[in-house]
Amino acid sequence: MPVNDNESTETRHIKIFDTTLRDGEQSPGASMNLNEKLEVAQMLVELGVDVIEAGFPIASPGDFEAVREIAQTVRGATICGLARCAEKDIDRAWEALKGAPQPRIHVFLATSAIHRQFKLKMTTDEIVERAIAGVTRAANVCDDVEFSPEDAARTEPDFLCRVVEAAITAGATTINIPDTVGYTTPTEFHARIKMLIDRVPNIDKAVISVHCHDDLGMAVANSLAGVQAGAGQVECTINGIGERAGNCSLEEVVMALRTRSDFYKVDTRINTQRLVPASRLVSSTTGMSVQRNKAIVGRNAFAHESGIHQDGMLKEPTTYEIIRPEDVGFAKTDLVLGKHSGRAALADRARQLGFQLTGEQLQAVFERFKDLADKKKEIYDGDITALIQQQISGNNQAEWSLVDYEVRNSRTSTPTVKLTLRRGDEEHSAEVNQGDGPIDAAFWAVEQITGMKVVCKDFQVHSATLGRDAQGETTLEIEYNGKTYRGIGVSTDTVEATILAMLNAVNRIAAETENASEA
Ligand SMILES: CC(=O)SCCNC(=O)CCNC(=O)[C@H](O)C(C)(C)COP(=O)(O)OP(=O)(O)OC[C@H]1O[C@@H](n2cnc3c(N)ncnc32)[C@H](O)[C@@H]1OP(=O)(O)O
Ligand SMILES: CC(C)C(=O)C(=O)O
Ligand SMILES: [Mg+2]
Repeated sequence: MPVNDNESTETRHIKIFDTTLRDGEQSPGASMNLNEKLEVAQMLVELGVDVIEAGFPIASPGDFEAVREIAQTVRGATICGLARCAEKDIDRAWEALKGAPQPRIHVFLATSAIHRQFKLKMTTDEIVERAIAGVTRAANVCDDVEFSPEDAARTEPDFLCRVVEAAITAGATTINIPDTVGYTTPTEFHARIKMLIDRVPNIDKAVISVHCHDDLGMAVANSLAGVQAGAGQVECTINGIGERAGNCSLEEVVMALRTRSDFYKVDTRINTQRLVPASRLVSSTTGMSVQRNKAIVGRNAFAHESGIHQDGMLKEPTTYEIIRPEDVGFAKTDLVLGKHSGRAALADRARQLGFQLTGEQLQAVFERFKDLADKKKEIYDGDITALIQQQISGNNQAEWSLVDYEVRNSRTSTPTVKLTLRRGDEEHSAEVNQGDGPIDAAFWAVEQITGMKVVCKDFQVHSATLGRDAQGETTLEIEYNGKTYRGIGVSTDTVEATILAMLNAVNRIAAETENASEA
């Protein structure tokens, strides 16, 4: 690999294509509801991404609705929908996207020998024909068409050049080169992008994009190698979430390009001060926590523990910091609000944390904030994030809500939970005397009232902040009728947090059942 292909002194612009809402959502357990997707999409606009891949419209009515709603309401970025090389997929994607000021249809078809032989059962000629047909159909309705030869990194070079040339001739304006299974290496991927630039005669009619997965931990390095070779778009996700080991992490690739702009000589439109809020929003929305030592956005990313480092930092921060924490959005202080704060301060803090609340949401969060302020002296970012997250994850439209509960428990007796829930105007109560502890008993009580028998697949309680009076944040995954649902609940009492998390998940099931019966 040459030291740097870009001998020009001009700065090239790299488009950031965010696929948190599509490939990111393919992370097991990371499904988001409509409100959550809208919230993330708004944040992505604020962050300054060029393209938002909002979903895969044919996949489900929920995916279709999310892409449609984002296309109708979110402004300031290209809105993209994914489609297989199939007429019904492309038509459905367009149905969801039309009306957006800058729509993009993203058509994909696998090209590698393994995928051709075992998955698609198609010959090379059939693949080329199908790619041309798909891109042509998309280009007939939409000016902006992206084509991805899936598993391009493992596709025979001659065949890859042939498919790419055909797709551009058919009307593709972006050619995305995916390393679908995270198999390539930086040197190899650089050579592959360079090969396409050198060999495909009409390549200058399209923007080359890279889409790298992290199976060998090289997604960011491979994407950077692609940029170095001439790619003009990087596909990535917040916190690197995505199928299996995930995708190229947006915050890492953006900060690498920016911090080493002396080397890459490129820029992006990203407002880097929104990176930490975006990371927190996606983490709390998907329930996928960020490891402490994660580059750029992890809690320890700018923590200096050892004496020699601290000494250096005190003398001159650049001795040990290549990025200023405030440049990626770490707040200087974590202590924020108290019982005398008003709505304006809360809304402002919410915005800094990455949430754009509607008036109704702000009011609901404010009421819970005041309740919390009566219980807790100091309210931290973690508390506010937890309250907001619970609000936007659907509890505002809850079918079931908590009225009251009472717990009796001791080391020697079976726990008892008396629970009252509200559904519409009616209250429903149950008293159970079973389970391994009060949390288990609370599960039984919710099941008894709602009539939903679920299997708990994952259950975690985190402290939202520090201190004895910290709120407990319960996140859980339950299985119902073969599908997994996520729930989040927050309270200074972990039994209450568990009941709220359970109701959050139950309400997702109820909303989905309602949507399915309406469709
Ligand atoms: C690399 C990626 O990330 S690709 C995106 C992956 N994302 C997802 O799959 C999430 C959403 N997917 C879904 O909801 C479903 O798979 C659906 C709705 C798209 C399709 O569901 P089903 O019709 O039941 O098909 P199923 O998922 O079992 O199999 C996929 C079919 O699509 C075909 N296919 C796969 N990719 C493509 C493509 N790019 N173009 C055309 N056909 C394709 C497969 O060969 C298979 O066809 P077959 O049933 O004739 O063998
Ligand atoms: C749909 C394509 C671009 C994809 O996600 C992949 O190949 O990883
Ligand atoms: Mg992918």
